[in-house]
Amino acid sequence: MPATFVHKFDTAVFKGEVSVPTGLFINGKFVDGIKKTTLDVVNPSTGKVVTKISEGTKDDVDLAVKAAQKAFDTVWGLHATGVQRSRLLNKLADLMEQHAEEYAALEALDNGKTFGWAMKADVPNSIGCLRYYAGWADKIQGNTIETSEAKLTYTRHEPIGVVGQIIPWNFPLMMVAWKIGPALATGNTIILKPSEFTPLTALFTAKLINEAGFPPGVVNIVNGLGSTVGQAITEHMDIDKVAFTGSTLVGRKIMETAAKTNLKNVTLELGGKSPTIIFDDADMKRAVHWAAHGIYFNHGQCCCAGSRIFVHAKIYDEFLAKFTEYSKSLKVGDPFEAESYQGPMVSEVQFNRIMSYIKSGKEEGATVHFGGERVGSEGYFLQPTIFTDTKPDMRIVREEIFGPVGVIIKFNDDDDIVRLANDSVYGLAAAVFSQDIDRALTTAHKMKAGTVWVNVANTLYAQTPFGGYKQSGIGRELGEYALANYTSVKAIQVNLGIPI
Ligand SMILES: NC(=O)C1=CN([C@@H]2O[C@H](COP(=O)(O)OP(=O)(O)OC[C@H]3O[C@@H](n4cnc5c(N)ncnc54)[C@H](O)[C@@H]3O)[C@@H](O)[C@H]2O)C=CC1
Ligand code: BAL
Repeated sequence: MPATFVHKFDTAVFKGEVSVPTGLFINGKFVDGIKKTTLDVVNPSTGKVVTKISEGTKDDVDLAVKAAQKAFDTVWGLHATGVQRSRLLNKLADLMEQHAEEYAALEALDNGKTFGWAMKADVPNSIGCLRYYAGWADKIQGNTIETSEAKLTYTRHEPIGVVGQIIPWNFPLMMVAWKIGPALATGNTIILKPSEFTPLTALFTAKLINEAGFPPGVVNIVNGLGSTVGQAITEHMDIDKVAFTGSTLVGRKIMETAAKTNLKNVTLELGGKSPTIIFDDADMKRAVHWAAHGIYFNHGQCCCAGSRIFVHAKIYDEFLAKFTEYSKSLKVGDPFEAESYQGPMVSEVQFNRIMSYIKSGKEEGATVHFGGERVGSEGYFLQPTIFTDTKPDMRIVREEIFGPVGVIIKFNDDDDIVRLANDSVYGLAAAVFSQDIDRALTTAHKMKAGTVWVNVANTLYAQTPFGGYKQSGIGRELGEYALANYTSVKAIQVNLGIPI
């Protein structure tokens, strides 16, 4: 019988006790993994272990797939109406709303994001996402298609079946909602693997999934490592689809494994190196605020972070001075303090990865304009960091850093900026700042990116599709577009008297 993690928060912004089951969630029950091993959960503010969770293996994935298949064949899939699915999703969203502060506290403890931002962004976005897909659940429908008077042809949008969902650590709860929302609305059953770095809010959600009344086996959660549980999901012959968010490296592996096994349907939401373009006619205050939000939101641990900031030569000096002042005003510190803008990086591995990029920037001859240093001696805190004097082939300009580290680059003309901004293997997002709507939209249309923000940056809505061009991914999450990821289209052709 797996333990329950009980944590008493006594902080400036939240006081209360939160209990999280630490087992695997299979067929509606919290169970130990077959091997009975555990994984440590580390608080990135201290580097100390706060609890342990059960670790799954390939055999646990098998059990979860069996439960999910049974639920699909008996109580979910084509056996639950859209109205029933909608009601359950809304019930789950209601329960999450009742536990909003507990969720934010767990995210701050487990991921290091601030309680304040989790309350403002992660938690409401996740709840909103479930409500949005609850709204779709009874509107999944095909078309009738005209061919001839002697024929009736129509399509059905059927659930795919058992789907695997592998999620990362940067938005632990939001990624649960983005994944399970459309999958459940369309009638699929799920094997979800949270990141081994941030499992707590997914497991808390499992508890609420039972409370909401979802039938056992509809959602299964198998904690574990990517190389074991993630790999087992990807190669499983009875999983019909895998949706992945994470690194481009692993995304590539997932496609390869899917191709070598049952050719399961794959959607990928991967990395980015998104440009923020600031023209000389931009509203300076807005540009500074949103460019900073673009690179620093969630500590820069965003796939769509605006990590390459291009500024027109005419306003470069003014922008740099104001951006520097703004950046230095952002407080790095305890995620449970109301004044903190940025908490620690998620893990020691991620902290070291970011520090190695800072080192490479220095070695390759870029200037650290500000930041670049660890903050404090405990945990994984890091200063917001900006490099200038970069060259296009430097690693800090080309590779995803996934931390609060950006480059500011001067440009001279509109044609050249389109080339520079698109000069990346990634194409997840871009932001354009100009008060001239023609200039802004002409540039937006030329961006090779799945999202282009105009005079704003790094905002995400459940209603708006999100995904990448080029090596930033395959498919779109969110919005109506995500429904297609989880449905198979069946054409039914009926003979109404075709002459023979
Ligand atoms: N697009 C995004 O939102 C994210 C991008 N990243 C990028 O990835 C870099 C590395 O971060 P990681 O945590 O190492 O990301 P990752 O891609 O290794 O991990 C993401 C998820 O994939 C799983 N995974 C790992 N190897 C797997 C495999 N062989 N088969 C199936 N699943 C597997 C992990 O356990 C985790 O649940 C970051 O520095 C960042 O550049 C990381 C997290 C989110
Ligand atoms: N992967 C979800 C959105 C983000 O990382 O920015």
